[in-house]
Amino acid sequence: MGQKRGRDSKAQAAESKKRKKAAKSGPASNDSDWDGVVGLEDLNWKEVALPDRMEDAGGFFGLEEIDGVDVIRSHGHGEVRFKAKSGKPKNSIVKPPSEDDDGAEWGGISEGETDNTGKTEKTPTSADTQVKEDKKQENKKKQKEAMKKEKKAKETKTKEAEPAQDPNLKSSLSFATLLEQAEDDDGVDVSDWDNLDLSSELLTGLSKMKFATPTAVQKACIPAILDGHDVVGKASTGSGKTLAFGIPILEHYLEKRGKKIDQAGKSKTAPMALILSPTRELAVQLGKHIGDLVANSPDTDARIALLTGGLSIQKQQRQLANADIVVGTPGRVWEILSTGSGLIRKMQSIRFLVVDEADRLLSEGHFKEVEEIIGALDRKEQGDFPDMDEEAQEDEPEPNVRQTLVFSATFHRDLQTKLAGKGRWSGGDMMDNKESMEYLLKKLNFREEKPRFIDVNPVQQMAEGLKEGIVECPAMEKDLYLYALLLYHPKHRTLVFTNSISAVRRLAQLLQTLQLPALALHSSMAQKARLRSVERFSSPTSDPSSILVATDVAARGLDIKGIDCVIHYHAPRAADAYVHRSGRTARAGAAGKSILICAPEEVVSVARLAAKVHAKRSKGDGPQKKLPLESIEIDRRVVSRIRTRINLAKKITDSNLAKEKVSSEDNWLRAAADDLGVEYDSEEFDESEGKGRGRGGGRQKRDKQNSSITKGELASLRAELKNQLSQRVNIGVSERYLTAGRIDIEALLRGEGNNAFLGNLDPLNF
Ligand SMILES: Nc1ncnc2c1ncn2[C@@H]1O[C@H](COP(=O)(O)OP(=O)(O)OP(=O)(O)O)[C@@H](O)[C@H]1O
Repeated sequence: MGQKRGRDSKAQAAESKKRKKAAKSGPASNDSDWDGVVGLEDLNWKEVALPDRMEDAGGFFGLEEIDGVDVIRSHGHGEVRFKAKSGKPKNSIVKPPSEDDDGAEWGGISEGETDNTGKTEKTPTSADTQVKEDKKQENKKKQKEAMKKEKKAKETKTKEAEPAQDPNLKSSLSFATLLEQAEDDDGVDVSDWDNLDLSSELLTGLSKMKFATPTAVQKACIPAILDGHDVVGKASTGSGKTLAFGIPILEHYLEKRGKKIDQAGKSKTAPMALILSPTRELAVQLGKHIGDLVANSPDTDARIALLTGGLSIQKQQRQLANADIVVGTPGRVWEILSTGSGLIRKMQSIRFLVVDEADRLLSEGHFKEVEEIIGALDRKEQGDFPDMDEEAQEDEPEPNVRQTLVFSATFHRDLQTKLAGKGRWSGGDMMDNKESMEYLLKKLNFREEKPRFIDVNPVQQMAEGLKEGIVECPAMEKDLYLYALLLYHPKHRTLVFTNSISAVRRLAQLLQTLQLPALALHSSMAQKARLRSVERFSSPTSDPSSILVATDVAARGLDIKGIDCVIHYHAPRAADAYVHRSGRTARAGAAGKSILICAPEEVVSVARLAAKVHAKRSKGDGPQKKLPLESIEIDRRVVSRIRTRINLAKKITDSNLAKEKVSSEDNWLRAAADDLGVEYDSEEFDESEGKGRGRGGGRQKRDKQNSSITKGELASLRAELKNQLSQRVNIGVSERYLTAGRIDIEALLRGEGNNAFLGNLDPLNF
C-alpha cells in the first residue's frame, strides 16, 4: 500500500521529547481564561470502589470519579472542560506522567515521507521491484538491529539484577541458563513473511510471537488489503483470520501515526478502524490478539478501545476519545456513538470497517444495530464537529476511503450461495457475478464494485486436525454418557455445549458435584463473571482437566489454547453452529476432538447436519473419505458402574437448584405481598396454585419435592457420593484378577494410564 516509513529512531526520540515538553506546558492557547484548563482525558480519574454485593450490578462497575474540579463551559460550542478548584494546583487533578503516557506519545516520521493513501495504483516497473527489494533488505536489517538492541538491553538488565554471588556456588550454574532463556525469547526467523512486504516493526513483533510463517488466509488477504481492496475472507476456524485483517490495520497505523500529533503533542485525529464482533468475549479476545502484536512490536503504540456491554460506558467513552482502533459489539458501539457528541462524525473517517463472524452479525437479530452503525458512518452531515479542531477537520479523508473487510469461517446458506456465485469465478478469487454480491453490497456499501472474495478452504470447512465422533444414547442418559466421556479423557481441557442457559447451570453444578473442575458461561451471567469463567478456563495455570459448560455464546471465535475436546451435549441447531463450536479445538494446526452426544430422536437431524457440513468434501475429486462422524462405543460396564454416582449427583444438584429457585420465587412473592400490604403464607399460596393445574404444574411439584430434601438427607447423599468417588471405577476386577497380575498396581501408583478406572479397559479408540 504505499511507501514504507524511513524512520530515524534518534530523531524520533528527540521529536517525542519536544512533544512531551509541549504537552506538559498545557493547552495550546494564549487565552488566560483557559490557563490550567484541561480536557476530560487529562483528568486523573479514580475507580469508584463498590461494595462486593454490587460487583456484578450490570454496567456499574468501572465507574470512575474525580474530586476538586470546577467545570468550565466554553461559550463557542458548549464544550465542557475542567479546572482545579481555587487554591488547588493543576497537577492535583491531572493524570501523573506515567509510562502509559509515554506510550501515548507518537513516534513521528522523518521529513519527506509521503502521505500515501493507496488511492493511486500504478503498474510495477523493474525500478519498483528493485525499490521493493531494497526495502525488504532494509526492513530485515532494521528488524535484526531492533532485536539485537532488545537482547542487549535484556542482558544488561540481567547483569544489573545479578545478586552478589555466593562464592560457594559454582559459576557454571549461575546465569548461563537465564541468558539462554533470554535468547530463546528473542523470536524466530520470519523470512517466510518477506513477500508480504511488512514493516520491520511488525516483523519483529511476529518474530517475538513465534509466528514463523503466515497462515494461508494471512498470505492471501494481507496483500489484497494492503493494496486497498475490500475483502470478503472465508477460512476455517482457528486459521488466523484475526491477524489477516489486524496486520494491515497496524501497517496503516504505522504509516499514518506521524500525522496525528498537534503542536501540543496531542492526538488529534479519529480512530482508523472499527472492528465489530458478535460477542463480548470475542471482542475482548480480538482486542487482546491485536494488542499482543502491538505490545511485541517496537515503536508501535496503537491504542485499542474496547466497547462491549456490561462494562462502564463512561470509561469506554473516554477510551474512545484516544483510540486508534475500536473493537466492540454492535449494541454497545451503537449506544455510545448515538448518545455521544460528535462521535459519529469522528468515526466517519475510519479507514477500515471489519465485520468479523460476518454471517452471524449480518443475520437477523444482530443486523439492526450493524445497519444503524453503517448507516451512521455513511450519513452525510453538515455542521461543526466539536471534538475536532479545524485543522483536523481539514484533514478529514475524502468520502469512500473506507475499506470493508468481512470475515468468517462460514456464511449463511443464502449468503454462501450468493458469495459462491455458483462457481463462476474469474482469476480464482475475484467475484465475477455482480448479482451474487447483491446481499452484501446492499448492506455494507463496499468501496469497490467487486470486493475480493478469498475462500481459503472452499472444500473443507473444518480444521485439518479435527476428529469428529458421535455417541448414541437414550435421551435421559446424556448426563451419564457425558460423565463417561469426561472420565475417558482425563487431563483434557473440554468445552461442553448445550442449547439452553438452564442446561448450562444444571450441568456445571452436576459436574462440580462430581468433583470435576467445571465452569459455566452463558449470556445471562454478569459480564464480570463471564470474563472470569473464560479467564479461569483458559489460564495456562488452571487445571488441565478444566471443563467449560457453555451456550453458543462461546461458539464463535474464542481462541483458547489447549482445548482438546468439544462435546455437543445438545445437537447444534444449525450446521454453522456445529462448525464454529467444533472450531474451538484443533486450532492453529493443533489436533482436537469434537463429539456429539446424540439421542435416537436427534439422529436424523444430526445426519442431515453432518451431510451439509461435509457435502463438498464427499463430492470432491479426491478419494472418497469415510463418513467423517465416527461412531464411538462406550464400554457398557463403565456406564453401569458410574450410574450410581450420576444418580446421587443428580439428586444433590436438583435439590440445590430447586432450593435456589423456590427461595427466589418465595422472596419475590413475599416482596409482592409486602407491596400489596397483605400477609404472605407460602402454603396457602401453594394450595391455591395447585387448584388450577396448568402447564408447568408438574415441574413446580418436582421443584418443591426436590427442595424439600432435608439438610440431613443431603448430607448423607453427599457422604455416599464422596465414598463412591474415592474409589476407582472397577472394570471386571476381582481378587483373582488382582492376584493374577492383571493390574499393574505399580503403574497405577505412579499415576500412569487412566486413573479413573481400575481393571482392563479397552481404550475409546477415538
Ligand atoms: N501466522 C501464524 N502462525 C502461528 N500461529 C498463528 C498465526 N496467526 C495466528 N496464529 C494463532 O492461531 C490462533 C487462531 O487465530 P484466530 O483466532 O485469528 O483464528 P480465526 O481464524 O479467527 O478463528 P475463528 O474462525 O474460530 O474465529 C491464535 O491462537 C493465533 O495466535
